[in-house]
Amino acid sequence: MSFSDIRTQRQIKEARSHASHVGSSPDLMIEESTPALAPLFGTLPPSVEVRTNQETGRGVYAKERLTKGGVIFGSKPPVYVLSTKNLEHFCSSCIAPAPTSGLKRCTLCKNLWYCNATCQNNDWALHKKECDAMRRWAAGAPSLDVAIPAEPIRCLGRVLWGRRKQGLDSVWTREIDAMQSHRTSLPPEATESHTHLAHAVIRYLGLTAPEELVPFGINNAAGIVDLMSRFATNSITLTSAALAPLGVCVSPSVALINHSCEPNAVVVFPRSIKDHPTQEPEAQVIAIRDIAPDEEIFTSYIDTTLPRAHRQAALSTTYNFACKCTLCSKPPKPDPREALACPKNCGGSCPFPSEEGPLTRCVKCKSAVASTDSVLDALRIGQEALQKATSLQFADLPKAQQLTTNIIPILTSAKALSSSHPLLALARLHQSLLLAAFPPNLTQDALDGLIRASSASVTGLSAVLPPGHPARALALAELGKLLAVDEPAPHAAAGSTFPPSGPARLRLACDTLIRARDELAISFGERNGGGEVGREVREMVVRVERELAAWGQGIRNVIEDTPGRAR
Ligand SMILES: C[S@@+](CC[C@H](N)C(=O)[O-])C[C@H]1O[C@@H](n2cnc3c(N)ncnc32)[C@H](O)[C@@H]1O
Repeated sequence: MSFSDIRTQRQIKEARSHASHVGSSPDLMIEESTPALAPLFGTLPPSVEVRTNQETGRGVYAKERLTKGGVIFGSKPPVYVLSTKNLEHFCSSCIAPAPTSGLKRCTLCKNLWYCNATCQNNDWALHKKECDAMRRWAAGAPSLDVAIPAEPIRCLGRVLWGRRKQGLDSVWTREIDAMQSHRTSLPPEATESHTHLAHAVIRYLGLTAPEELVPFGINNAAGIVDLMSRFATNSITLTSAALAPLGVCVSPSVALINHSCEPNAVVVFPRSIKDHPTQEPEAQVIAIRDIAPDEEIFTSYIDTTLPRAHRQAALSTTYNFACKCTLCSKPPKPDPREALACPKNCGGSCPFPSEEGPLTRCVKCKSAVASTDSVLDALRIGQEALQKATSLQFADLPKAQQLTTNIIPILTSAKALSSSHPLLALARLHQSLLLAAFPPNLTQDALDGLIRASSASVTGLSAVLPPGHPARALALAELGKLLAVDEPAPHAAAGSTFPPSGPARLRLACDTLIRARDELAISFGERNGGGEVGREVREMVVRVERELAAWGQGIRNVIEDTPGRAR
């Protein structure tokens, strides 16, 4: 298997910025007869129902047993937009990546691209108004880099045109209006950012004053703040089948689901509707463990590999609530997100020290950590480096890589667990930076380094995420694929070296890919065969098993051909 076979999130992101179709494709003319808007709401199946409780508002509950890996429900979001940097690289209608033959561009605004005229026609009902608005916006833009409005503005534009088109009494509008708003309890910063966004949306729609929003069913200032707050609280990231963020969408049925830091379900876009691409992008809610009747279905709104304080801050800022899930109210002691390995290596771990409580001991053998000051320093420097490297990752890749390369050993020598924060986040970033900077002429050292980085991410993620969590399943798939790459210069077997070489490496690749295949089938749905990535991994398993069989046969042949071999 060659390195070019490896498709990872990072590469997909990179591929987007190097796609060659732009400019080489013919522009699309709009056909006059356009179909009416398709029915937009995914109806909930009889296996679940909406119930309301005082503390969390509406939520979705299982009415019958739902099995792990089962698709609880799926629906095409009524409103979705690509982020600006993805517009040229994905179809704005079905969100498929550009084929090798290229995408075709809207001749009028020249901003949106489609697979073909069918996709363009399917999008026209919403793009028609958007097309005018985008041209008007570009004409008034002070510079080229702001000639296309940011995705929240475009998404809200589509919500408002959709309301008018579907009717203010339609199910479409009523479902959007029923989504949770936090208007009455917004912190001042949120009110300020909502006000800015509202002004931009009004300008984008070609209106001169908020009063002109009345035909869109927004009758006063409270209505505008409600709309912005609903968008902030309920919009979700539109992702690729490999979880690469592509844009933003609003799906009132998915938005009914409440949050837990220990979710029993996930929202993914597995891209499994091969026969009906017009139904893509489909958001699917998938059970990642068995769910009993009457149990509430929870997804996670945030990265649950983060420690409690970070999760609580993110949930409070964006979603306006304090999470009381089991992980938040009764965290494990110690939490692997915030722990060091035992100083005596007994196999136990110690909670991170803090400024207020610098003394920490191994929970198993009670050995005390001696130099807690240096641990606190390492954690502080690690957090700063993570922020800096994250912000530099696209603008200055070598600098970002230098930061992760220097900081990870400091945290490891402070004995931070691979699942702890910020080490796990740095390891994941480091892996993606290495991949982005991969030399065209693959060396054994570079490949082995990347495999070690990928393995560190898998170890960390496996300690904090349950089997079948999409982030964990995708990390396993990446590791398996890297292990399956042909070695440029295999080294002689040397006991405990990682990664191994030769057949041992291939065997490890096979085992890892099989684990990935099984976990992907949970996270991206069994009936979807684990989605696009699952399909790719299944094909790889077959190829690696074939290669392993060929190795075995080769060895048998050598043995049989050896002169003097005992019969
Ligand atoms: C996407 S909506 C979920 C559906 C919402 N409960 C409703 O009634 O429409 C997100 C909002 O639901 C509430 N919520 C979600 N999960 C919660 C939780 N675990 N605890 C308390 N409130 C929660 C918060 O108000 C949050 O801003």
